[in-house]
Amino acid sequence: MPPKKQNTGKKENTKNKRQRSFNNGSASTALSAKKRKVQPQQPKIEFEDLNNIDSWDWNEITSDSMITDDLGGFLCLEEIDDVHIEYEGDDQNGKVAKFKRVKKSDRKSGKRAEPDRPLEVEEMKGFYDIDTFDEKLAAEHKLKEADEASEENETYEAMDEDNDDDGIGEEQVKEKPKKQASEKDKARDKKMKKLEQLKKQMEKLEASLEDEDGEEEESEEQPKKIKKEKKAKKDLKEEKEKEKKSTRPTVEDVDQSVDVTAWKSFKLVKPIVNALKYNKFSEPTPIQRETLPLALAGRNVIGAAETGSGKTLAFGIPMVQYIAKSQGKSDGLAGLVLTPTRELAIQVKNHIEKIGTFANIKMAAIVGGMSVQKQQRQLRNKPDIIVATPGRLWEVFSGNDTYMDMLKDIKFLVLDEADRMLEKGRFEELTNILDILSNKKQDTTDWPEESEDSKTRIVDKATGDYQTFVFTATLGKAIRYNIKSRKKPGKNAPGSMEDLLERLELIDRNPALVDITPENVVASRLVEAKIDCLKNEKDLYVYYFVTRYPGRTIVFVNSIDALRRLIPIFKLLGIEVLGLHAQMQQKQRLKNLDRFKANKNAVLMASDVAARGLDIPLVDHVIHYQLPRSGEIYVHRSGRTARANHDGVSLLLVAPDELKLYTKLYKTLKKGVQYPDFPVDVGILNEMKSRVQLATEIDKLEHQEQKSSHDENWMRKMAEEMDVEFDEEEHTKPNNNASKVKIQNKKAELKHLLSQPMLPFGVSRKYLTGGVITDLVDRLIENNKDVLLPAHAQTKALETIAAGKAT
Ligand SMILES: Nc1ncnc2c1ncn2[C@@H]1O[C@H](COP(=O)(O)OP(=O)(O)OP(=O)(O)O)[C@@H](O)[C@H]1O
Repeated sequence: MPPKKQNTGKKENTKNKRQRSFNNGSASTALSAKKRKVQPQQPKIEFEDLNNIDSWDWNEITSDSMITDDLGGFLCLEEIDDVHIEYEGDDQNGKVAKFKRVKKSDRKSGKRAEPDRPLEVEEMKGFYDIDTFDEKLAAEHKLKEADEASEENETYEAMDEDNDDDGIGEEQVKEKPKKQASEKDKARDKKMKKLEQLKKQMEKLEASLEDEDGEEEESEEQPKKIKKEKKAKKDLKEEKEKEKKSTRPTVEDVDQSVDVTAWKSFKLVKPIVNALKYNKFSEPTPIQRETLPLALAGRNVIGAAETGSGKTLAFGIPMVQYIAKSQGKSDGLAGLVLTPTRELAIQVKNHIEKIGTFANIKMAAIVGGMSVQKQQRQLRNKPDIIVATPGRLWEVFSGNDTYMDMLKDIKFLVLDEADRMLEKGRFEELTNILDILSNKKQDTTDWPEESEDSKTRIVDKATGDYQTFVFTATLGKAIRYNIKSRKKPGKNAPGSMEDLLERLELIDRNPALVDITPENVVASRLVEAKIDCLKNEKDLYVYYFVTRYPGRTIVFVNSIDALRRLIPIFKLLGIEVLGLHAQMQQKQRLKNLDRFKANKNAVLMASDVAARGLDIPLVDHVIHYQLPRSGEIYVHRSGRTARANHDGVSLLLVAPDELKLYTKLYKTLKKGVQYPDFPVDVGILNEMKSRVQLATEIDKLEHQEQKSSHDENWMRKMAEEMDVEFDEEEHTKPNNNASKVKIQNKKAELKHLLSQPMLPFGVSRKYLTGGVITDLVDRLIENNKDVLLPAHAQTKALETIAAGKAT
């Protein structure tokens, strides 16, 4: 029996929609005679009030005739809320449909049919809103969805914060065709809306199901399944904690014979001394030696030291010392560290965690690109120190009184890479945070007269005041001077370092200033050189360098577009290449960093998002594929190598159109002395040319191929969405297969080329013993036969620069 009232047909049944022809991406209502499917005539049925469809009275029915695909929907019954349809039979032979309604009384008693598939967010909302809300089903469903959504959230957040920590030049990427951008925007808006809803639901779910300590009262009525889920989650959490604890070193793991007497004068607590021994930090670095006595005595410190000089512990140790000493007395948040980038925040957190491991310091990183829920959980765990990027901290904290209250307890505020905090876009959120903190400061309207006392002002934490540490690698001369001659509050230029100090409410007119940046600012063990080349030769030179001098190498590029082009080419060339830029998902960024750290010959192609602060152990080389736009960026990029008493090479690739920039660079940073030329073996370079050319060609072909199949897929999808037919003949490119074959052939050719070892210029493959290199055979035997340059001495780039000739 059909429903007693009838349909206007406004809710057009999908299968009853007309097939429209689809041509050149636009829909036309004209039917293509050839392809038109003859549709059965549907009876025109009139309904009085479509909106009220769910309230209509109707009886359960079983269709008395077979339903086939062509017949389409069955009088819209499946569109009425709570109608459950069961089919018998199959599509080919026809099926019988039963339209069942679950009675209200049944639904109330929890017998409502369970959704037989994951529900869309909109549907879910409806599902929960109706009067028949089934708590058990909803909770189970939400639990499942919450885990998936957590993953999805990370994607969204990473996308959302694309530009929060990125370097110069990446704006170039924004110059996408408008049409494409608006398509993307729409999809993104839709996704964000969807995720926003999911986020809210997850927050509710967390609040209701995941009591932080697992001490929530368990009611008898609580369905067993939920209890089970909760228990499973709790067990997992405990297991994770246990695992974490078991990987944590214990005092027994400490080699007590490590001599750390050089740290003695700082009177560090035992857990820190143990951590120093465990990490084999036998003596403080110069910046640590200079700042620790001041910071441990309670002074506000502004510290500047070259990259990789150990600044993190210069501010980390005083915080850990304070927390270790006051353990048990207070469980509030003791330290807040603000950094400009997410990676740096995570690194700083790990670094402090290392030194605080025996003092059981609890740390939290509040950064973009990670699940907000996870971070909220960390906050509920009452961390001793939070390391955060200002944007995410503000997002999580603002509007939440509990979190805001946490800030009231802080005893230390650290700004790491402080100069970058002054950049546009970050400064606002930073100012907001500082405003909150300033409420707990003493009245600062009085600018204290300079007195002997104020010269060595000690922060009295008992009064609620906190110590401020400001650290940077590039404290320019002008800034140094201005800090000394800081003007009264309100008189400093907005966005300047002095302005920042004013905002920090640093009433301390004489913060301890420790500046040990060397005159030429770059790390002392860094060796620098340049290669003059044409713009289109840069790929070749990078390939030459990373092949000739294997080692952990970072290639800095100014735009993400350039990165996207380079990475596949180098992959084709068989190089272990990884990408890092701000438009990548955070998870992927961290994964690539880990892979880079794990492989001593990996190449990281990065935008300036990686230029600052990242402490990757033992980076051998930094290549500036494009010249950095300022001396400061050069210093930070180059600072990724030659860290912690290791050597490193920084190589500039200078194209003719970069000469002006280059001149500025050496005039500022090298006092007018040019960077030495990096000696290149032209013989090998020429051999490498054909490989790079072939890889570039393959990449181009693959790009074209992808583009055309993307276009085809897009049209196919649009046709599907608009319910029109896709013209296979017209839109499927006949030469698709030919181009695939061409790519395959070229790949085979490249594979063959790459399998050929490159021999020095003048050496015949046939008569190895007859060439100019007398010990060639010995070298070939000694060197790994799989390497590309088996006959070349395995010199280091440093040695080549020192020798002044390609060796
Ligand atoms: N006293 C020490 N002895 C030996 N190694 C140390 C010592 N202190 C720190 N290090 C190591 O030196 C490396 C660099 O330290 P850190 O990241 O703090 O440098 P940084 O000055 O902050 O650099 P950047 O300006 O690039 O951020 C780290 O790997 C750290 O473990």
